[in-house]
Amino acid sequence: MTPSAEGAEVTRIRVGGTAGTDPYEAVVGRRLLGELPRLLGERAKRVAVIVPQALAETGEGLRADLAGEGYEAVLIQVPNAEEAKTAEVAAYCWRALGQSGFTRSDAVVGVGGGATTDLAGFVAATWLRGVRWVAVPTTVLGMVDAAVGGKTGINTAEGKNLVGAFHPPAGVLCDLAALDSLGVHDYVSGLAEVVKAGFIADPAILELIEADPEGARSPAGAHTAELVERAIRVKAEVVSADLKESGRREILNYGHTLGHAIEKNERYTWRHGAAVSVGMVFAAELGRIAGRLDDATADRHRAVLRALGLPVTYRGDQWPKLLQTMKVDKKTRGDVLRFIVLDGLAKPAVLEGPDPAMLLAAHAEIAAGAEEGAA
Ligand SMILES: NC(=O)c1ccc[n+]([C@@H]2O[C@H](COP(=O)([O-])OP(=O)(O)OC[C@H]3O[C@@H](n4cnc5c(N)ncnc54)[C@H](O)[C@@H]3O)[C@@H](O)[C@H]2O)c1
Ligand SMILES: O=C(O)C(=O)C[C@@H](O)[C@H](O)[C@H](O)COP(=O)(O)O
Ligand SMILES: [Zn+2]
Repeated sequence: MTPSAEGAEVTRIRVGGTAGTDPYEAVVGRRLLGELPRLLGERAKRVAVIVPQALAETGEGLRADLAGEGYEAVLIQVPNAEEAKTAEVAAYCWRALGQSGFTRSDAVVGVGGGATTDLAGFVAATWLRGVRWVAVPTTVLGMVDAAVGGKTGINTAEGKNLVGAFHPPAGVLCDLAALDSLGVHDYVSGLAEVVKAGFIADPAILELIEADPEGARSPAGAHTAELVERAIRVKAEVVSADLKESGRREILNYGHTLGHAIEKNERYTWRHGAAVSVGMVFAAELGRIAGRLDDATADRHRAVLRALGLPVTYRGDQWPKLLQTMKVDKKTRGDVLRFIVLDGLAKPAVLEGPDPAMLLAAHAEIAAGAEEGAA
């Protein structure tokens, strides 16, 4: 723990700094906004604060603070959740930057959940071919996953995150106080990525959740900071080793091949974490059917996700559409579908071109009891 700019105790997790990338910090704690000016860069004159409607007041407060410190600060309000991750909304942001005379030394600040920071990072990556940006995630998912690692992007009609860029932020400020206003549905959906970090790399996360699932469902839980920090450390280690996903980073896609297909199939009305929850159960079944994952670890997926209140099943009649969408997953090579599976707890690996019968059998396991599924 070290003190923040405002004197509060914070945890600083280093990200990047390998293979020629600039290192930055994910800072976890409270009262962190004093860190912002340092992260905006010495030459920044203009700052664009991108926020979703739900955080309009927070965004305006931040804009006014920055204006008080001498920046030309503009507020760019965007729709909530996935509705912000479109080419139209990105174009709206580009227009706002253009109209305020935004130059290469100016900076973008994305304040919000993963959808907002994905969009804000993408706008920063593309404006003048790349300007500085800072992520201020306000959801569990944003803190533990989306804001860290530099994957930015938007969706297209054909699927999830199909347009984007790797553009790491200058810093990530995770103020745990932001989580207090998050609805339980959004809070819990973010825990799916925390569970993912547990299965692919840090089983202590699973033990903390299993010991007190009810506590884990609330920001007031005894282990909130530890769960957030552990999951960030997993992500930081992986993206520091492989920023552009030439290998190891693919493990962060555990549960996402089916998860992204479900999100698209549900027209993005399911939260990302809820879809990834079902996707992880599917991936665990695939691993088990392929003879790679033991029964106990496969069963543990359903148990821990269910204990948190996350969905573990999906409508059985949708399989042909899901399969079609999975064919354009970013891990697919040519016609060969590729899945992240586990060879054991914390032993992620790639399963290339599974037999269609195997996929169907894994699907049957998540389709059973689909009437229980909910986003
Ligand atoms: N770039 C990456 O590496 C990465 C990693 C994981 C997920 N993602 C992306 O993140 C997105 C999901 O993010 P999410 O789960 O944070 O959802 P989200 O960004 O859609 O936020 C959920 C809802 O909560 C609102 N909200 C945000 N913070 C709030 C707060 N503190 N109080 C009250 N309301 C608040 C939002 O406006 C939205 O309506 C998906 O688009 C997913 O693809 C990206
Ligand atoms: O950071 C990564 O790499 C991930 O895969 C993390 C995922 O949780 C995240 O949802 C990511 O946006 C998925 O990336 P995509 O390349 O499959 O769109
Ligand atoms: Zn994800």
